[in-house]
Amino acid sequence: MSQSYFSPEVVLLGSRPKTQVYIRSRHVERVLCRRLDEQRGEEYLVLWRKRSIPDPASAPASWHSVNELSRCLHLVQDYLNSCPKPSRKRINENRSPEVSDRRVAAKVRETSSPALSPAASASPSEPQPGSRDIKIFNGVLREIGGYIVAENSSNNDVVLFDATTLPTPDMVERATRTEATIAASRIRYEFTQRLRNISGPPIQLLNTFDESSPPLRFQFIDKCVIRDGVQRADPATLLGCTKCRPDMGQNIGCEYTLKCECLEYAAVDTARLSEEQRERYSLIQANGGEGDTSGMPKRFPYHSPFGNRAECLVPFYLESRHPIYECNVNCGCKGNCKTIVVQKGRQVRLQIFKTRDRGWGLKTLQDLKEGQFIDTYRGEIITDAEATRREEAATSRKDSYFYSLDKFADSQGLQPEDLYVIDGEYMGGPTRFMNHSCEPNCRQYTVSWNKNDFMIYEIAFFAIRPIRAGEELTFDYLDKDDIDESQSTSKSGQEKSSGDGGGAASTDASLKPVECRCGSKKCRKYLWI
Ligand SMILES: C[S@@+](CC[C@H](N)C(=O)[O-])C[C@H]1O[C@@H](n2cnc3c(N)ncnc32)[C@H](O)[C@@H]1O
Repeated sequence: MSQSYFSPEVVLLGSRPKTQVYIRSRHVERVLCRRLDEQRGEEYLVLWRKRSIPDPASAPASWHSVNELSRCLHLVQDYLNSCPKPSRKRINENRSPEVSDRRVAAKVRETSSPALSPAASASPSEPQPGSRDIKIFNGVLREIGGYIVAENSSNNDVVLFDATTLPTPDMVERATRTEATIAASRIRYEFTQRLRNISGPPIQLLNTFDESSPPLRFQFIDKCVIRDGVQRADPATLLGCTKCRPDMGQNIGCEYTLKCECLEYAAVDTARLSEEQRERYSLIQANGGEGDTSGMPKRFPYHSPFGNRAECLVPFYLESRHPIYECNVNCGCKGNCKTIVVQKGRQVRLQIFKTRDRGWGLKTLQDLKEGQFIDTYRGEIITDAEATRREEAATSRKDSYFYSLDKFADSQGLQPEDLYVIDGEYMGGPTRFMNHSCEPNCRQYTVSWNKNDFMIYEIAFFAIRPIRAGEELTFDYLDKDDIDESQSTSKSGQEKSSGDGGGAASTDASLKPVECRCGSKKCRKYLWI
């Protein structure tokens, strides 16, 4: 029996190797089907990438165990997600064969690969006589004239079936009668292992509805990943405060100095203005917010209303949407400053859970105070052009994970095509699983520690009311809250930016409205509207 090797580790076809083989995703086009083999258990039919097959006459597909696929489980997950949901109730029902056949046919149309045969359209799509009982486990497959020749390894029977209908209707029909138990539990195990590696308090996974797990294609990251065409601000622009000191001590930190340059653009604290400052400030306001407010007392963003443990956003910032500025590594306070909250990262225990009708969602596992920081929205930072390209490349409507960094677009005169976008689909943090609500308990805020960078900053989520442990965390994807212009004036006029802009996800008007299932009394019925 012949064997083909890509590398000593990867066996494409042929008899069972004596050593364990691991299939690498770069060799796999996709996973086509599953079956429960009497001897080998749960197996998956792998369609090989053409370029990965050394001999063009080699088989385009072969069956493999979950173990052999452990390095490309995301491809198995893609296949499982593409399967019609095996509702146990329906399978037990006495369905008419007609219904069953339609389902199989549809599945075949979806999954058959024209790449298998140039004569795809001309080839018959019916299974060949005799193919119903085919067992190709552990066998050699060959493509000859649009057909796959499968030799059973045990008795060398040769059976022909149409390559253009791989998986055959028979395979698909059998697959609907098997459970993907081993694959589902391996995928879940793999995802929970990833959760363990996330820095910060533990994150749980809970699914009380089915066997599925969040996508393994998703990678947890601690920091945003900068992609091609995105320019980070020159490090020289990361200016720190110069007059503050690390030994200022409790209650005499940057917030009390009136000299902290990091608060230069923070909101003016009108209650603490001197007579002279009040007059100057009135003129600035009359000038549409344009003017120099340095030296004026500023509103410090955070406080610890319940002792030092939970640092919370003060009500002014919670309501006003004014950008929040934190000190940075170049600051004179050397981090001994209460402005540093978001930079410390998530301090909250969370759970990613399966919702009934909105995919995955995020819950808090602990009580949260009003104003408490939860986590940032992370992902790949891409250009607007790349975001458009990714949107257009999506073959069907799918969940949107785009977040436009447009907070300073108006104030800085930035054109939409100049703006950057965070794409949290394949990389990000747990907040990527946060769903929308028209009556949310969290809100997203612009947080920056480089006040000279108007293109890249953090999107940070804070609780906007006390939240009980076990509640789902939600925010409004269409974040249209008005800025309190009268209060949030600053030196550069940044307060005039368009709120937090388009907010999460897509602002593409061409997208069909997505029905909102937040269930709140104030529901606007559609997302992004
Ligand atoms: C950023 S993702 C949120 C996580 C998502 N549920 C998941 O499973 O990955 C945004 C997508 O979640 C779904 N979604 C979020 N909130 C929803 C809501 N209130 N009603 C319906 N679908 C919602 C929509 O499909 C939306 O495109």
